[in-house]
Amino acid sequence: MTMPPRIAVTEAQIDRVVARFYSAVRQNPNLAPIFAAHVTDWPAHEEKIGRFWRNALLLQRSYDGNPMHVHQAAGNVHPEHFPIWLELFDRVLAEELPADLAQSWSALAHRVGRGLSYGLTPKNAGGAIPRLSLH
Ligand code: HEM
Repeated sequence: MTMPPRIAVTEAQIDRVVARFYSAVRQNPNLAPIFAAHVTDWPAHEEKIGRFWRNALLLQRSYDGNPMHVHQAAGNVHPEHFPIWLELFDRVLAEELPADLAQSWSALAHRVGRGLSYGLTPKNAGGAIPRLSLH
C-alpha cells in the first residue's frame, strides 16, 4: 500500500527550495561561516538534504542519517542559529510555493528545528544520560 504524502509538494519543488535555500545560506553573514567549516561539496550536501526532505515530506525511505548527532558533532551549531535558519527557510518557502504548502512545510521545519535545537542546549549536548537520584 502506498502511503499518501504528508505534504503534497512535488520532488521538483523540493529540489528548488533546497537549491534556493542553500544559495541564500551561502550569502548569509551569520550562517555562511558555520556551513563553510563543514561543507565543501555543496551538490552532495544539497542532494542529501533533498533526500532528507523527501523522506520527511513524501515519506520516501530516502534518508537514514542522524541529524541530531551531526549537528551536535559539528561543534559550531548553536540554538541561537535556529531562528536565523528558520526565517531564511520560511522566506524561500514563501517565494517558491503556494501559501498552503509553504505553511505546512514551514510548520514541519519549525517542529524539527525545535527538536534539534533542544538537543544542542548545553544540558542535552553530547547525548549524556541524566543521572537519576535513588532517593
Ligand atoms: C530545522 C532546521 C534544520 C534542519 C531540518 C537541518 C537538517 C540537516 C540535515 C538533514 C543535515 C545532514 C545530516 C547528515 O549528514 O546526515 C544537516 C547538516 C548540517 N546542518 Fe542542518 N538542519 C537544520 C538547522 C541547522 C542550523 C540552524 C545550522 C547552523 C547554522 C545547521 C548547520 C548544518 C551543518 C553545518 C551541516 C553539515 C554538517 C556536516 O556535514 O558535517 N543546520 N542539517
